[in-house]
Amino acid sequence: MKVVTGAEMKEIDRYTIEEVGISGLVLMENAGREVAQAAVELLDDLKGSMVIVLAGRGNNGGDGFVVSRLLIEQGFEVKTILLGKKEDISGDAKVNLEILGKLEAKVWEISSKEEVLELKLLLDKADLIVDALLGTGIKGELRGLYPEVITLVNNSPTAVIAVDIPSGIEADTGRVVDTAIEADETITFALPKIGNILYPGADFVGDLKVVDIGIPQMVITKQEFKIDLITSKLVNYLLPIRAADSHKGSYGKLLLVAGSTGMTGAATLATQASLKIGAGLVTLGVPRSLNPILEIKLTEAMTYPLGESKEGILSRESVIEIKKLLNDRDVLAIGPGLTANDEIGYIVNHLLEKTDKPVVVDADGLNVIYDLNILKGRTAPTVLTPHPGELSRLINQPIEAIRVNSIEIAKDFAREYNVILVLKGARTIIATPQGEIYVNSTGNSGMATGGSGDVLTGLISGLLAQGIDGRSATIIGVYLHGLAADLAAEELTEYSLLPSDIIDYLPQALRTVMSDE
Ligand SMILES: NC(=O)C1=CN([C@@H]2O[C@H](COP(=O)(O)OP(=O)(O)OC[C@H]3O[C@@H](n4cnc5c(N)ncnc54)[C@H](O)[C@@H]3O)[C@@H](O)[C@H]2O)[C@@H](O)CC1
Ligand SMILES: [K+]
Repeated sequence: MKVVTGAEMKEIDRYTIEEVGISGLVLMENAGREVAQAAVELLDDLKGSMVIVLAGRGNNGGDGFVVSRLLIEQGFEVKTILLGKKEDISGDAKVNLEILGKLEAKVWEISSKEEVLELKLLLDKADLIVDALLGTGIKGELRGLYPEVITLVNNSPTAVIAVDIPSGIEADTGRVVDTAIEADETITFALPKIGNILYPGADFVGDLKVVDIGIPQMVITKQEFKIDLITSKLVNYLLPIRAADSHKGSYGKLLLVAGSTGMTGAATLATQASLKIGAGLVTLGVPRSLNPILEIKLTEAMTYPLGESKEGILSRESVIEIKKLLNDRDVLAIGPGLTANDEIGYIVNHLLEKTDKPVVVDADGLNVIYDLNILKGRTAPTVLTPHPGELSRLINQPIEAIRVNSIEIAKDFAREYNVILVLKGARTIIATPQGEIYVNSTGNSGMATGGSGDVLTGLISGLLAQGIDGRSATIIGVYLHGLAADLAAEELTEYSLLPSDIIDYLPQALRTVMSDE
């Protein structure tokens, strides 16, 4: 499913209205009807319930006026509050405001702090608040009385439905401009906005419902949006069918280079995950002195003892053995638990330059890439899986800049360096060299435990080993990683979720996806 910026949505609306000829009033009516219906459901159709519609001065407010009218018609007690003056309203919103007037439905104007304070009692007493203050048209810091009203709504115990996007969230980024409405439910029109999906915005949205307001499918497919939300259906579509007459050679050979003293767990988790996702043959290359431990920890994988500089850390010379092993392997994954020093740096950079096979680089592997330019000339896919801290080191920019502008930064990086970037976070973002962006929709806070990333590396490299292309392997890997964690957390809670549980719940995640056609 596509995810759009405010500007992209505006263009869809414009095209529908101007080029197709469906009037803005029709779209507004449909939008209002969907919200009104959600309100009725939330109120259990209890006629006489009191609903406060908070309307802003733009078209989001216009949707609110439609909601008011439709709820009044259905027998609810509705109070419509306009944050501003009636004479400030124009266009389709004005038409709907005037309709309310003709139907003798009162609209209260609020334009002073005193009036805002009077609102408190009403908000607390109501059964539902409809937030139609600000939609995709929000620009810059909140002005006027918006911060006060939003705070009042958030301090009231009354349930809130947000129209299109909770007011105060920047539609293009998910940034909370100042403060934002904490909604119980958000009804968004035609397509989710980025601000509904990315954090911190996503925290304010509550249950997100994407509803049809009559924008023709053709208008949506015509647009060249670059951002997709990863859904179960997409993953189902990308997952290849396993042939009945296959053998272990059909599912590829993976070489994982991971682990050092104190970090055999990272190597174990990555290896187990790659096997559990279906890689045919997995070899784990580890510092020699750790080999006996990993022989015990791992049953299905082969292990290979590599040269060490000191006990439990790979030596620069081990790169020769790694290259030999790689001759007979399809994919290399390198990084988990390696420790970051010059010798590891030599190995990682040398392999990135000299190997023409798909490579996944994670963790310490990322911390030792000295010159990103070596990635530009690689012919096979390169997948980098940093969290914001690792990306910040790679591109020499503050973490905060990455958090605020994650999509643009990921997109530029993937294009410039010819990599598939997996920027890990509460909403993991995948950026491809072609400029596509995929935003993940699964996962939970229980994954914020050391070792989760190692599992992801194993999943992505295990999928690549099976011959799945780089873009699909990362999409499938990222989604299943989060979904397995979600399923695990349902039983184990987010507190007790361990990375190894993600591996244990992978079959359930796969089954869930495979049954969603
Ligand atoms: N024809 C269309 O374009 C449709 C639009 N729809 C609705 O219209 C919304 C977009 O409408 P608009 O583009 O009019 O924009 P909004 O209604 O989201 O906001 C614009 C209004 O908010 C004020 N404002 C903006 N930033 C502010 C800030 N930081 N502090 C205080 N006030 C601020 C502006 O002065 C303006 O009055 C969508 O979210 C959706 O709800 C739907 O009705 C469907 C059709
Ligand atoms: K809103």
